[in-house]
Amino acid sequence: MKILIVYASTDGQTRKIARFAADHLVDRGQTVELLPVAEAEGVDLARFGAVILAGSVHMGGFQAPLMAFAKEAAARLSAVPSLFLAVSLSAAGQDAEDWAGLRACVSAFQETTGWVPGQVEHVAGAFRFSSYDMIRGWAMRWIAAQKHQQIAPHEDREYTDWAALAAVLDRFAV
Ligand SMILES: Cc1cc2nc3c(=O)[nH]c(=O)nc-3n(C[C@H](O)[C@H](O)[C@H](O)COP(=O)(O)O)c2cc1C
Repeated sequence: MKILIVYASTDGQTRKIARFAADHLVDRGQTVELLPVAEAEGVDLARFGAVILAGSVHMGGFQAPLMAFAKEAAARLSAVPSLFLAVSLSAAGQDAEDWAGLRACVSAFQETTGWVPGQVEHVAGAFRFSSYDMIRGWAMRWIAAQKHQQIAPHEDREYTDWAALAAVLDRFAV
């Protein structure tokens, strides 16, 4: 089966997750095409037997280019097995309100694009202070403090559970 992975990443963690997914699936004998969403326009979706989209939550929403791609391709995406990897920091915790927010983000994504993924997986992302400008760094340190996370000023902190992600991919690409 040939699998298309399209991703949007603002600070790099979703790119790392998408690359991990591609490598993992290739190691298990799948054929994979990995595209950043900026390069996915016009891709012939009929060539693929399954599709994975990955995007990250920023200020309560997913990247606009990923939404545009999903909207444009919604009919074809809905016709094959599909997986949406929704990357966020809320998914790293157990806060019920945060999780309700995540579910609302995914619902809004589905309503706006018209694509209903066969499977949605919430994946914990990362603090990437090395990628943030001053204002984003300040904002993220404030969020870390609100969540009682001890973060050194310029230290990146990854919450992604790679083994759990591998298990999701194994179940998806059987
Ligand atoms: C400016 C900004 C806003 C964010 N907003 C949210 C949010 O609303 N909810 C959430 O769970 N995570 C939020 N995050 C955390 C990101 O989803 C997380 O850092 C993720 O790993 C980013 O993926 P990326 O590196 O691929 O962009 C935010 C991060 C930044 C930098």
